[in-house]
Amino acid sequence: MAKKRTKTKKPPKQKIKKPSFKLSNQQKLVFGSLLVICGVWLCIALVSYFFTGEADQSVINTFPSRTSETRNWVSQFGAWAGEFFIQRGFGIASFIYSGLIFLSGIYVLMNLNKTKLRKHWFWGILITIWLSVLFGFFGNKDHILSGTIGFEINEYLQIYIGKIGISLLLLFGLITYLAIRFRVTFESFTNIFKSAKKDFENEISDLKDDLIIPVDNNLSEEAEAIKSAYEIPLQNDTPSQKKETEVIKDVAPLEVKVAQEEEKEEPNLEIEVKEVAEELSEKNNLADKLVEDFGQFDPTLELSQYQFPPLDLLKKYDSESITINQEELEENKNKIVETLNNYKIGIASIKATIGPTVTLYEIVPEAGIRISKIKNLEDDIALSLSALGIRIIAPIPGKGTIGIEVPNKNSTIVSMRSVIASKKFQTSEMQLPIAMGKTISNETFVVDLAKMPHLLMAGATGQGKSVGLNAVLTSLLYKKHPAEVKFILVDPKKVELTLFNKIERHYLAKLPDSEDAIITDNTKVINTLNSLCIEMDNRYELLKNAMCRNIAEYNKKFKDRKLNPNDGHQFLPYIVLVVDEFADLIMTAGKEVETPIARLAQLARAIGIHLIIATQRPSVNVITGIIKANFPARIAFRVTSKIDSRTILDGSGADQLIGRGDMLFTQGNDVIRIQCAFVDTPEVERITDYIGSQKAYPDAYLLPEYVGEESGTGIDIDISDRDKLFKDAAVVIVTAQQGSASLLQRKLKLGYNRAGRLIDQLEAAGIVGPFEGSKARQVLITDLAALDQHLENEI
Ligand SMILES: Nc1ncnc2c1ncn2[C@@H]1O[C@H](COP(=O)(O)OP(=O)(O)OP(=O)(O)O)[C@@H](O)[C@H]1O
Repeated sequence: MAKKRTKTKKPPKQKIKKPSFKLSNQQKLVFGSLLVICGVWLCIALVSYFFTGEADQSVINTFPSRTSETRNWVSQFGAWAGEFFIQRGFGIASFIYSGLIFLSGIYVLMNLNKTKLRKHWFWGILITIWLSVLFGFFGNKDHILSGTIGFEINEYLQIYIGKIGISLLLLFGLITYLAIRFRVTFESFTNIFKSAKKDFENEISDLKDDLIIPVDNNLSEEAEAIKSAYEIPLQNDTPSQKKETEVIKDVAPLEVKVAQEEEKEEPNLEIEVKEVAEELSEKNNLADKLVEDFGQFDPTLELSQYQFPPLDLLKKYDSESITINQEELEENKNKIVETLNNYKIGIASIKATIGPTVTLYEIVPEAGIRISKIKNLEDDIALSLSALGIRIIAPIPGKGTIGIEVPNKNSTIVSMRSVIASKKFQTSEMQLPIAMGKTISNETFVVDLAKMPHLLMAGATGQGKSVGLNAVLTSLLYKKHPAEVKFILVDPKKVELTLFNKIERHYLAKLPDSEDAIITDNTKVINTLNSLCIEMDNRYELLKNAMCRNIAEYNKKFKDRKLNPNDGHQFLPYIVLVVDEFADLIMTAGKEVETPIARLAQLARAIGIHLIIATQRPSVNVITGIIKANFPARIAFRVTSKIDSRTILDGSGADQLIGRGDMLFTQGNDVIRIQCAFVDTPEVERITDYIGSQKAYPDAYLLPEYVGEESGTGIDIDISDRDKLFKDAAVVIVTAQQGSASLLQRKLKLGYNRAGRLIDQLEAAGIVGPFEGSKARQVLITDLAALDQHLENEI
């Protein structure tokens, strides 16, 4: 029996959080002052080198030596630093380095923004090179101005582009620097030129004025014209008034000057336009500046020390690698060929792909064989192979073959550890990646929950649903920071998800007044679902105000500091609602649960709320049409009947599975067979313990308050206690003939709580009817006249 072991992939390194070099305040003081001192020391050494460098030349070669004496003001090290930076380095431009070191010290001491410092260093280094090349260009033999580097670069460039080339290159460097660093544009050049021209002309005209006073003939043509205009009334003047005229004559050129100036104001107009443009971009600039100063907003900052659970917490199984049983393969192949031959179906070729629990035999039938014929023989083939769980895929989508899946005699466990460690999962860029298990070709199957966008899971008892749910949750725990995702767990069986209680303050969301984050009581589920609907509405409002289409865009904008937290904006974590035993919930709460679930399923995809619903009984009264329509992604573990399989998958197949995590996954079109990753309770316990022992948020993520049905009636009956906006609210509701709190929120610009209270008061006053689930309340008053009458009668 030839046994061959397939290669097991080396688990890639566990994703470790980047080490953060955060210094304590004391360390900052020490490190910062060290840098400041180094900067000053280097500056002294460099200055001294200009006076003592030549004398110290002989000592530099013996450095470091106790016996040698140097004249540098900061001794041997100073002499060496001078030689290194000035002579062998960048020449006089090396002073920039001492400045940069000094500046770095100041930045560390004053805890200033490091991105700016990085910029200073970047530009500092470039300027040093540019200056040393510039000095090298003008050349000096002892390299004291350009340093060896500047000199050598010059020498090198001269060979290839010559002196003219270097000077043009230097000019280009200068222009680039001015353009990027000081945002100088071509217009600013022309503006400078224009204003210089204007000044020059002003000077000239001033000069002219000086000349005009004594000599009238020097006036320009325009000035002449204006001057003559002034002269018209003066033409008939008597000689006695001549003196006055002369005074006016003197004033006339001044008038001309003003007129000339007004004409030349035009360039100033351009400048005004520019100012407007700058103002418009100010808002974006503010966001850019904030990002520049403080960096992008980091949602994980509050739990910046949070460590993701290491891989070691997950169990390694011995029987993980697939073994190929040649005998079994041969036997199955013969049986398939034989059975098909019995029905006169010839086979052109057959190929086997061995998966963890199932082997796929891909058959290419001979030409002229009808596919439906093979499909109809499913049961006969299963019988002759005497195996449970045979599934026939005719044809395999995308391939011209027919697939027959036959369970392996010895199945291998797909450990959670192997799928989490897979490169596919570790490097996935998905928003909510889930490592579900391994496909038939032994590839790790990773899907994005955010794309699904909701998941329906069904399977008979004991077939692997709870393990599947745990696999989903574990995947997210290994990939998402507590700031990025929150779970709402509904567990009517009370035992399946209790372990997640330990991570309540890290990963769970709950209603403000509830004690336990994991919901086991069906009445609380209704409140939570309705509260989630409010959260959805609130999130849509935020997205609308931020002009974003989905949560990813919104969060990106928020991280880029383009949204103001003072306007209610905040980083939105994904919310994953997990409901185990959905059938139980539907049986006890019916429509009250179905309606908010359907609403969430229809609308919540864009705002990052995703639902995972698991049920033992996938019958049509549990998975209704509305729910089915909104849950395109489905997972079917083994079910007991073909009808159940049809309900969950819209086709048969789930009844043919072998159980123990063998599942079918569909996202609308293809059905993929997967062996679900196995994660045992002790593993989940280790993970939750690990996370739970770390620093947490003060409380679980709080969902919006939901004013339930029971709290609606009988409150605020006292007329004097009514809200100031009671009358306005009544008018809004009666005019619109729609008793909803969200209408009041919109029309009167109120928060949800106040709108809810107003609705309660309107109910108590008999203006709107009682709470009707997610439907708007009935309005009991038909028009405004009747409302006035109603309110008058109250008093
Ligand atoms: N992926 C898997 N790989 C191997 N074994 C599995 C896998 N999934 C489930 N099993 C086996 O099946 C058993 C039952 O699984 P699980 O508890 O998930 O069933 P269930 O569908 O949730 O049942 P119930 O609905 O009664 O809670 C597990 O204890 C385990 O031994």
